[in-house]
Amino acid sequence: MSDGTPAVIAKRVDAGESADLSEITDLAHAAGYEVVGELSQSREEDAAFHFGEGKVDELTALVVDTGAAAVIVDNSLGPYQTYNIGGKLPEGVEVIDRFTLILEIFGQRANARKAQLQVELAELRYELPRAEAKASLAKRDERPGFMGLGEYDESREQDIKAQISRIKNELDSIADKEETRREQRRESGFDLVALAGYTNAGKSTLMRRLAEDLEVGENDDLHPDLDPTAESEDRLFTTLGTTTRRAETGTRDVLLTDTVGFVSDLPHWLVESFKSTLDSVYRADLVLLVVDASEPVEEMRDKLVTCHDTLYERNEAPIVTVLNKIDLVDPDELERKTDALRALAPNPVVVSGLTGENVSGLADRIEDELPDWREERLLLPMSDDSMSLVSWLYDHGHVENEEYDGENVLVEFEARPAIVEKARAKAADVRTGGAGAEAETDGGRRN
Ligand SMILES: Nc1nc2c(ncn2[C@@H]2O[C@H](COP(=O)(O)OP(=O)(O)OP(=O)(O)O)[C@@H](O)[C@H]2O)c(=O)[nH]1
Ligand SMILES: [Mg+2]
Repeated sequence: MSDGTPAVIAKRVDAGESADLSEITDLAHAAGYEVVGELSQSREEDAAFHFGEGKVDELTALVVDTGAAAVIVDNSLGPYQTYNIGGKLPEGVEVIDRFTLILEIFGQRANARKAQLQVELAELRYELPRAEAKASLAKRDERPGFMGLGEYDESREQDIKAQISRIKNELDSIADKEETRREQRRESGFDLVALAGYTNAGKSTLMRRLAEDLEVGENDDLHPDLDPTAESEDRLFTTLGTTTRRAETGTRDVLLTDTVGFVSDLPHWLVESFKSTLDSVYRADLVLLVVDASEPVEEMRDKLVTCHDTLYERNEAPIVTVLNKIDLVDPDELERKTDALRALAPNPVVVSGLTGENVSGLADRIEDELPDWREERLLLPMSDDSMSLVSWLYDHGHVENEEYDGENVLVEFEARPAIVEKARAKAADVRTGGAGAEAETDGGRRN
């Protein structure tokens, strides 16, 4: 992006390492900045300035030279470090660290109420220790007007804490509603499949491709909350909220959810703020972990590790790794990469969301990996109640056979175990409701 706010990017890595500025450059573009200069330093962290003080002088000169309005630091800065660096820069030049930058992007993309609350929560969690630092400075009366935020207000910390708990409550109640909705969807016979992965891996592109190949949208009116669009763009964090679409993989009805991308080095409180968004991944029946296979293998490895770390704590679903963008990789190279990553990504599916190559293979794999349905047969008396149970079975599972002999109907179907249990209970009700009617159940045993 050009014509954005001019910014200088800066990064410190430990002594002996070399700084890679590519991701922070992409993040800066995503937030609408134009990068007009860059600087890096390999040394241990300085308590006062984060960088060495001489490096900050160099940074100041670069800012003056380029007319930058902001300095974006690809590290986590403490409140005092932010203040000290800011003190050296020309008046009005903003100091932004990696997390404030990511929050800025999220803030710009947050349209839905939930996303807005999540961003607000993360901002408050970021601000809290800074307000505390400001309070302790003000008490010592050392630096009036610390960080240009005006006079210290006794109640600010309490205020932040109260807001944090109010927002958490609201987010919790949204999360409860979403959990209820997931359960309703499961009860209607849907399998929930989530697309997860590093930002820009191609999740949204695959979502559209799978949905298209799998004839989405026939029954949109059943689920009015389904969103028809999932944007793709070569930009980090294109997707912020979650988007769910319907797909069919043969016998199974799948609801695919596209979600926010992962990024490395996020502090715990930031991930925590987005936890209900990630719940659609953690609570899925299957997770497709999308990886950009066109990147160097070391980068793929780092990003996979970040994804596994993010998933590790709470994920309950089996994971299938999907190596995407194979249109950009020649077959030998792809084989080498697959071999090198075998420990982290066993038995991956290789696809191109862009060209559609092997998307049908991915659909087959989804069908294979979803938790098994059970086969069941019910013998029901001919009655209105039985007929409505049969149509319920069509809605919630896959009916394979239906036979009538005048008095009874034999229905053979497959469904998730919870649905089979419900069907048995309903059959029992039909039996007690009808005169001496019998409901035969014989589990998965069939001849
Ligand atoms: N060459 C190639 N490009 C792809 C492929 N899949 C996606 N892309 C491109 O990669 C970029 C990112 O794709 P998205 O689908 O937006 O990625 P995402 O994972 O949803 O990204 P975020 O929502 O930002 O986390 C876009 O420019 C896509 O056109 C692919 O198979 N091949
Ligand atoms: Mg996306």
